[in-house]
Amino acid sequence: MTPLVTCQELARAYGKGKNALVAVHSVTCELRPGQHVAITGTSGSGKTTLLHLLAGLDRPTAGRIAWPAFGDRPRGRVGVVFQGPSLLPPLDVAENVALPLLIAGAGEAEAKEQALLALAAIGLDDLAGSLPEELSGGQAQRVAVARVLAAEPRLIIADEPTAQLDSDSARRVVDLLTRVASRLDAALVVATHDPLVARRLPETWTMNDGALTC
Ligand SMILES: Nc1ncnc2c1ncn2[C@@H]1O[C@H](COP(=O)(O)OP(=O)(O)OP(=O)(O)O)[C@@H](O)[C@H]1O
Repeated sequence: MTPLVTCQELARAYGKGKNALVAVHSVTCELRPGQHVAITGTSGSGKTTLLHLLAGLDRPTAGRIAWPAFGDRPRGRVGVVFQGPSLLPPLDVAENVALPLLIAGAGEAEAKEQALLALAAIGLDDLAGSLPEELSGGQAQRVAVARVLAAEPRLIIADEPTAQLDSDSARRVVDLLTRVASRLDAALVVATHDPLVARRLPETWTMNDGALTC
């Protein structure tokens, strides 16, 4: 099975010379379709930096990263769920879910239809006409997962997607992420401080001072 991402001795430093801060170093890992991983580690251990590298949103300062299943860059094949609010306030839920499809070049009707299908697939179609301000934190994060589902990525990266949620909403968001990843046969990586969230995923990797233990 072709890996989706491979990393060899990956490093990312911020700044240069003696003021450089090495946020990630010596990371060698790979992710395959269907693999579901939690990344844990203390604050500042490098989780967000590593997720941005895996998503192709940032470039390493040393080492190698490749997306063998996607060609040179993973653009359009990676779905990202961020911590906290990420929906655009003036757009309703369906428009928020459709937006990345429109940006990717889909026609308006096609994007809307795909957005409604994604919302229906995860039981959120009753929220389609709601504005983000009308949603609970948990509902908003589930809509963010619907937005990822609509774009059908092969790699799903979630950076502390449950940080501001109560434990019941957190469980629903993580279960939805794993369901969506399974449906797409995508790899799923979830950075979390919450041991209950990590326990819902079959594999846990740990970041410690920028180094990764798989
Ligand atoms: N843009 C930046 N410029 C300089 N230093 C940065 C930058 N981004 C992150 N860092 C530093 O890199 C280190 C790793 O940060 P990172 O955000 O990756 O950790 P984290 O494990 O995700 O933390 P948290 O759990 O608090 O979100 C920290 O020391 C942080 O201060």
